[in-house]
Amino acid sequence: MRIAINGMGRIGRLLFRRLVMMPGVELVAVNDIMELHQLAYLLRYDSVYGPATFEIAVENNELIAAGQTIRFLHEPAPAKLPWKALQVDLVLECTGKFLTKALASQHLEAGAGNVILSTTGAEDIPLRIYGFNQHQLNGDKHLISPGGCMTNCSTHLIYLMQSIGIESVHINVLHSYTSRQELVDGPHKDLRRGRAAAESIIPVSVDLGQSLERLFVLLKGCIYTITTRVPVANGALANFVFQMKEAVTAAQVNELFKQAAKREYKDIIQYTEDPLVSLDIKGNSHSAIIDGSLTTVTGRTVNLMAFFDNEYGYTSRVIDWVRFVGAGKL
Ligand SMILES: NC(=O)c1ccc[n+]([C@@H]2O[C@H](COP(=O)([O-])OP(=O)(O)OC[C@H]3O[C@@H](n4cnc5c(N)ncnc54)[C@H](O)[C@@H]3O)[C@@H](O)[C@H]2O)c1
Repeated sequence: MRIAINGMGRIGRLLFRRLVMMPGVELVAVNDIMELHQLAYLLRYDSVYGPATFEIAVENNELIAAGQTIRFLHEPAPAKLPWKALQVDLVLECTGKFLTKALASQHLEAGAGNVILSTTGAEDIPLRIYGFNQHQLNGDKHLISPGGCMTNCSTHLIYLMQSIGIESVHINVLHSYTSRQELVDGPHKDLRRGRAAAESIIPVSVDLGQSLERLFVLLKGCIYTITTRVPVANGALANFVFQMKEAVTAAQVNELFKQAAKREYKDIIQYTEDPLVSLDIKGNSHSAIIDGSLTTVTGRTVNLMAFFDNEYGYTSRVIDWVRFVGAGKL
């Protein structure tokens, strides 16, 4: 399968590192508004995951990595990208900029076979969470959103808790800072995102609640979300407070996740009672690592905690999608 990545930031570069090593994948081209020498440097050295395990060279406006030659494009407008000439089967849209159907479809108009975003995107793009509803494809099946990292962490947990009976859920995701915040104080339309990211605990609003309500229509008006950005470069810990229809025990809740992690969700959910901290889950491919030692219950209120690597865990689901498309299932 011939793949191109648009947007070589945190997510795009991690996908690059992983896809060049993946059998059956030909990484044909990458596109970014940064310069090629900057991209080559950022691919070689990564402050979270360390240096690349293979050489990355630049020759004739191309990247040479792990035995593959990858064309570098420097084009801000997706409509002008040469996807037709390069016979691209799948574009991974990782800029975070082209999030409506009209904007993301420009890749299809430029000749790409399929487009997968790296976040939720607008409501006119179907939202499909791997391992939950990836088979429910209708309409625009060549353009899909696989959700964001927080949506992927939350979906399976809510689904499983729904099997016992939920009235409502409050979610607070403690999340590492991202490029959508400032490093030192500066102006930002979301004022708190303009405050020095490594200096404060910073509550920000995100579209997690709306995304989850699209997936769980029966819980509309019953899902409340916030994310709190914390001064680490990677990693997240989601705190779910479920109001259940009936009283449950912590042991009952933990057993539900222990079994799910062993069986149908084994690649997506992990269950542990080890005393983890966020650094311990760096490079973990699961979307949710339930820490059963932190599960507490008071009457009908359940407090559940799940770690995830917002970059590695998330790109693992995008790679599941790459395999899904490669198998001709999209
Ligand atoms: N970082 C995370 O933890 C994470 C996890 C899951 C999903 N996401 C989502 O993935 C998307 C990207 O996030 P990120 O953290 O990698 O961001 P980033 O800022 O690190 O990367 C974005 C990249 O896109 C490039 N870019 C911007 N405009 C462009 C254009 N017109 N054409 C080509 N390239 C362009 C930038 O130069 C940059 O390299 C966002 O929608 C984000 O919400 C991020």
